[in-house]
Amino acid sequence: MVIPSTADIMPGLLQCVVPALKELKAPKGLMILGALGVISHRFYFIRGEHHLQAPTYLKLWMLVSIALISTILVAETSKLGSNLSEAGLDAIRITGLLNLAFFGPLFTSIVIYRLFEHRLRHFKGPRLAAVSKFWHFWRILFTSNHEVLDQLYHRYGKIIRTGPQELTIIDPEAFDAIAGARTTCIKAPWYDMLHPYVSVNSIRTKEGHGPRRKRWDEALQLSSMYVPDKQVRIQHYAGQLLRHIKASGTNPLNMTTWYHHFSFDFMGEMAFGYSFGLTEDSTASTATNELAEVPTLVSQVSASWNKTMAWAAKTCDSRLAKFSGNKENNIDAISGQGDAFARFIRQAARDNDLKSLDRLALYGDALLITVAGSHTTALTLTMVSYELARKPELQRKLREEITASGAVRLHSDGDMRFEKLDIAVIDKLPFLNGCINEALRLYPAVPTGGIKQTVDKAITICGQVIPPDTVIVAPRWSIGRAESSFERPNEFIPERWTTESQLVKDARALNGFGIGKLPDTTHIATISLSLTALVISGRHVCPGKQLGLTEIRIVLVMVISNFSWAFAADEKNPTNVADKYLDSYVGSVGALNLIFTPLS
Ligand code: HEM
Repeated sequence: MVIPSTADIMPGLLQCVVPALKELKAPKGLMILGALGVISHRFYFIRGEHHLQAPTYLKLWMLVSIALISTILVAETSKLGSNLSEAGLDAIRITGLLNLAFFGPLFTSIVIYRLFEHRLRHFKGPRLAAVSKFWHFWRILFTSNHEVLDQLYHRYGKIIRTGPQELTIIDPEAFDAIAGARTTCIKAPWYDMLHPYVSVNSIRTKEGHGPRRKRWDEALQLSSMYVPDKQVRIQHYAGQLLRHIKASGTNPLNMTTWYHHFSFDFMGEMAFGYSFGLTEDSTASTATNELAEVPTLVSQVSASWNKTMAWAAKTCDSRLAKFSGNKENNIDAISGQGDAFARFIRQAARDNDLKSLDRLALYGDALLITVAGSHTTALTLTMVSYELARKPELQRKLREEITASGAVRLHSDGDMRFEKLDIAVIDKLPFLNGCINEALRLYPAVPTGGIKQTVDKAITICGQVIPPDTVIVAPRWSIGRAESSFERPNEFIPERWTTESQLVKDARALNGFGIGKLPDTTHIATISLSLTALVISGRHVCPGKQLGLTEIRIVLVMVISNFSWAFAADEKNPTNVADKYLDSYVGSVGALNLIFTPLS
């Protein structure tokens, strides 16, 4: 059989394509293209989700456009006496015209639908936000998302249309409605941000999330009865932190960084079986630890997304290789290790659960556990320390509470070692818990994230019917600072959770860990304890709540039992840490430079 060459095919092809193109660019052809644009919107794009296909659509569009330009170019240049640059311009002009004919009506149809026909059209909000999410994207290029949403709240009220299909609801009722144990909502497309990675947190369906979450709950061993086992290790890393603080003498120490060092080291050991060596003595050989760059990376996740994802993959591979004892990264060979990753993998392998062992999912979980388990704790520690630096009288009050409780006894030789650290008592210190609650309220670790959506059923929030298939954002930042929930909402007042309960109007607005069983709002004085005792019931509630709180409590108690702290006398910008708070799913903050004075 003789295969025809391109030169043989071309004339025939041109004979078909050229008349077709002529027809298309005639008024009738342009109208047909326009109608196709509208039809593609009304019957295809309007249904289901398309965000994951966006790169494919873009590639397809580029391919078709390039094919059009090339065909026209070939057709024009094959005419006798034609000029190449004129032919090129012609090709671009015709391709542009055809694009306009198709996309113009398509986008017009989208705009008309979203503004005048959409089920959310009656909700208030910026008009451009109703037309496209690009409006939001544009705004957060210049202002952090938590501030954008807060400004909208003060302008439009508590229910705002912030996207074509999205409502932002600034009311504590929203937490339970979208994430409580009985919610019908599922996770919104926002959770696909890790794509192509998945993590237990990013799985959007109840059926997909449940089994993996159960596996992780078992592997992390974080139910409260296991937490005491981890105290010794928390104390170990907190002890290393104290040594660095002591060594800093009269020099300021950036506690944003040091709290991250502490929490990453502890989390590294817990999740992967080895610490990152960040709090080790500077003389120790930590420089060789290639994973030690993690705090800088992860605290700027949004700025270095690809690098962070690559780091997660490397950490996961390194974990698998380290203990499998062979270069092939053989999952089956991983055994006998006491860290969460080893337990997870071993159990999944035993159950022959290949889905759980998918490498992209393990990479996603490596990132999740590292960020969720460390950054959150470090952020809360940083912000409690910041607020206590602003109000030294609160440091004294906290120290007095700890001393009076008898939960802590230091070695009499003046060293920073502890003879006693009674965590069961520390857990229940009201003022300590009040300080932590206030940091979680004012500087939530997840300020706006945790976005959910209604499914095929409408739900009611604040007396408003929220239609099916609506994305719902319930930003902790604004809800925790709303005047409808707290008196003097922007002030750090730990006593509102202890003796000054009149400063709390609606305790449901404190929701640092995702929704659990709601605290009993009629017994405000016990709320700081309720946070500790909260029964985990929401599907998406943080599994590390108890562990995170224990870390924060132990570190705070150990630091405050040994030092008082203040901003450096020449600190030009003491509010820097809070001013630089940035919403990048987890919140990140600026440097907190503190000077520590040992207690006599
Ligand atoms: C102060 C400390 C902490 C805070 C404020 C915090 C907060 C949160 C919040 C708000 C969520 C829900 C996110 C969402 O809705 O998508 C979450 C999820 C999660 N947290 Fe924490 N967290 C803390 C500590 C920890 C620790 C120590 C771990 C240790 C393993 C941890 C592991 C996780 C995991 C795995 C998830 C995802 C759960 C799921 O989607 O099923 N967190 N955390």
